[in-house]
Amino acid sequence: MRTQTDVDETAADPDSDRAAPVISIDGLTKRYGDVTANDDVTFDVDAGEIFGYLGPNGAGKTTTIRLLLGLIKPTAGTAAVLGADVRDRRALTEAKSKVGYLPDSLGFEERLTGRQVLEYFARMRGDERREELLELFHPPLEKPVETYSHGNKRMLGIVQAFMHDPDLVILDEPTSGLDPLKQDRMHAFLEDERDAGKTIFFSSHVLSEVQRVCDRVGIIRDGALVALEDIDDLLERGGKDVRVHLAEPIDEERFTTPAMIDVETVDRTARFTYTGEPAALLEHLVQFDVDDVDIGDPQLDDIFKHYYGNDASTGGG
Ligand SMILES: Nc1ncnc2c1ncn2[C@@H]1O[C@H](COP(=O)(O)OP(=O)(O)OP(=O)(O)O)[C@@H](O)[C@H]1O
Repeated sequence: MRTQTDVDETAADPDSDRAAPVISIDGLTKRYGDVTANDDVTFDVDAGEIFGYLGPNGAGKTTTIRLLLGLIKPTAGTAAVLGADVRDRRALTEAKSKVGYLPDSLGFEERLTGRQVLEYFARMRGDERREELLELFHPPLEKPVETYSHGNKRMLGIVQAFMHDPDLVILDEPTSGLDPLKQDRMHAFLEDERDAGKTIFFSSHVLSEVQRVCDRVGIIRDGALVALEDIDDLLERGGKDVRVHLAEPIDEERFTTPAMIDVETVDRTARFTYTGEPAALLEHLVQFDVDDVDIGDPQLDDIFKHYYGNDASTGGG
């Protein structure tokens, strides 16, 4: 069971000099012919945070990850991972011994059993946390990987990514294919790792999981970073999710104010995102015969729609 109090002290200590970012991305650009898969992307990921890299399919998330790991070369700009410039092959190779990576599709030789796959990675990088991880995530180790479900492949990949106890773990859509129970276990595990001082960079198109588990989020659209914020700030700026039930049918023209966006009314009920001051909303509502009001935090999905408009093709989890 994790608690809020056992946060890593080196990451939280205000007296220590600000630690160098674990990932530093500077003007990173990757073009494939006419497609700009990453377009002048710049941001840092700090030690001890869970950073969510969010965007719909094709936005450019995997491209950034592959650039960070030196699997492809930038067209322009650069990035550093644990201090190693991704263009410096030798430095990056050394840094990568402290990096775990869960790719979007696993490049395992599928005829091998799960155990043989883990043995292979153990010989390359070590496996001091293997048993501990297998208590949490249990792929059927004796079976060939080609017989695995998508979820079992993910679990094998997660064990592989963490078993050498890396400082930074880069996860490409880590929970896709996991059932809800295993997703929960994965989220709790990531939070524990963060609290123990690990840095987690994880890409997702599932807004609800980013909202639940990440400290900060970068939102990428068509290769460009369109937002970079603390989750809490993003939710706060997103206004409030409000439902109002009146005793009478709603006259939308009279009811709606400029601070209400995405207003939907059905008979006596209105739902909208409120971007103004709560006191002003209450003052406005006293003009009506109100049966019930429900004011809550907005879903990241709703905020996301403001970035993506009607093209938002992402799922809510
Ligand atoms: N090797 C490649 N050659 C040509 N185009 C590519 C290549 N790799 C990626 N792209 C294009 O770059 C863009 C970004 O792709 P990328 O895989 O980075 O997106 P993504 O956000 O990770 O999406 P997904 O979740 O679907 O993997 C897409 O338009 C994709 O078609």
